Amino acid sequence: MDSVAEETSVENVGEPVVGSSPVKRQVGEEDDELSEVEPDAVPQEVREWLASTFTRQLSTARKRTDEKPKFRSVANAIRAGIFVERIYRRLSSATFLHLPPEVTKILKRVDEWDFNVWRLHEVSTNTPLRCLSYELLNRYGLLHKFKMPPATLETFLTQVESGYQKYKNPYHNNVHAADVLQTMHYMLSQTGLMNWLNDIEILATLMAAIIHDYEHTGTTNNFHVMSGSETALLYNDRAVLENHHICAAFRLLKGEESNVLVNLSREEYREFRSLVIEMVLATDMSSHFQQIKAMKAMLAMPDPSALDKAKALSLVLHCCDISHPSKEWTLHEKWTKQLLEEFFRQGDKERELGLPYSPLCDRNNTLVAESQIGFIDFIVEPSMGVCGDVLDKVAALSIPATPTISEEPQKQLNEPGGPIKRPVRPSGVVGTEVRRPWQDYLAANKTRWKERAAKDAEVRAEMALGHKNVNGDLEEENEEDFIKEEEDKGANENLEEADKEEESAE
Ligand SMILES: Nc1nc2c(ncn2[C@@H]2O[C@@H]3COP(=O)(O)O[C@H]3[C@H]2O)c(=O)[nH]1
Ligand SMILES: [Mg+2]
Ligand SMILES: [Zn+2]
Repeated sequence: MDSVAEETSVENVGEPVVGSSPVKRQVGEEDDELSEVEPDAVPQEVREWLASTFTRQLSTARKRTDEKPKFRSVANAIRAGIFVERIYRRLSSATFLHLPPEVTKILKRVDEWDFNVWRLHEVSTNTPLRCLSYELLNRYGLLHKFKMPPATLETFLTQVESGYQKYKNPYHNNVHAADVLQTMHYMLSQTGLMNWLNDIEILATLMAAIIHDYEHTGTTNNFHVMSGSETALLYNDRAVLENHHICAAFRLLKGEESNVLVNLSREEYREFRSLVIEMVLATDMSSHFQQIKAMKAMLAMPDPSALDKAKALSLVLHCCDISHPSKEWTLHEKWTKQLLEEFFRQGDKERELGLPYSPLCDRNNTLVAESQIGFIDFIVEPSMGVCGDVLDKVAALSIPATPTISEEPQKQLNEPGGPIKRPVRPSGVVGTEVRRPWQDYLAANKTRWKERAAKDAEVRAEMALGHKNVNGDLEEENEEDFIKEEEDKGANENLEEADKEEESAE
């Protein structure tokens, strides 16, 4: 049987940018982005955190292979998808990983923006990443297409899941990876993005999400650099964590019992590896501003083929990685709590090592609500906006303006457990406009943080005014200061009185 579908190039509209010139960013260029931030719009500490997290000297140079993207005709893909589905259904029951019924029940909502990955974490007895990865690789027909041996798949997914728990991180763990994977699945399946990709590109996109924070140490790149860690030494202080995630994952993929790529051709493996490396390296936050700027420039070009596929997929993964502020409040609030605890544990380490606190890492002096308002305003909202623009552009490229197969946009993309059919018009697209469910949640969450910030400010004011400690007593040393302050104030008032009398006497 030929590949999943006859590769017929409809038209070479996706010509990649050949030999993308090395992008050497001038130092301080993205600092200009920060200069737009009104100095008093955010507290100094939030500004510092923005600067230390999202700006860094960066240069990338990569030669793109001169590949000609082939667009399979949608009709062929649907026919082939149905064909694969029939064969694969028979095969899939033979596979190892049998999902418990309550997991299958939760996964019925995997196509939704509101999917609750914490529920999946609970019902899967802390194997959300393994269950979700298996379900999606199966539903996209990739287990069959790339003949992944079931036992090998089971070993690989089990080892990836445990690698995410190596450092017992509150945030950067297997649940975060599952969250990013499910969000990427939403982008692929509900916006038509998958129609723009061939099977290797879909495999690489899902795998990049699965491994993007593999063996995360629970500390930032800054911490690795400042503390001179072995990993920072190994990667010369550049994208330290991201380089480790990729290297450690590919080392796993080379292992005899965990090499799920064993049946890929040499060319397929090269294409897969190159895309996964580019996508995961692009999750390094220090390349954020440069990435957004470059994508905006690419989107502004009139020629649709200017949209570089690897860069577009990298941006979408980066947005999935910082997407929880654009999810329902209870999910976002929980992620925030987990992340800040992870930052505070780093701060505790910095104090022990005699290092200065990194921004947001001092558990006694961090303005959580304010920092989240800053994160949403300056990072997440702009990023999700550009992500929506990329998806609109891709939808215009790859989804015919009028449905050719069925008038009705497919309601339920796929019955759970069955392979993904390539939808002509996924439910998340109206015309060629991609729905943006994240917008309302971002606005609602920002309002919640502003309310929280106002309350926090009141509490701080009372604490300062009343010089009350946490159990409400006047503190001795404060009492003396307090009395001194009153005396000074009194003295000042007398001085003002005297000045006024002098003026009136003249
Ligand atoms: N301040 C802040 N940073 C976040 C939040 N969510 C994600 N991030 C940062 O964005 C980074 C994205 O890549 P990582 O997941 O490696 O690490 C993440 C955090 O450092 C958030 O809610 N608030
Ligand atoms: Mg990361
Ligand atoms: Zn991440």
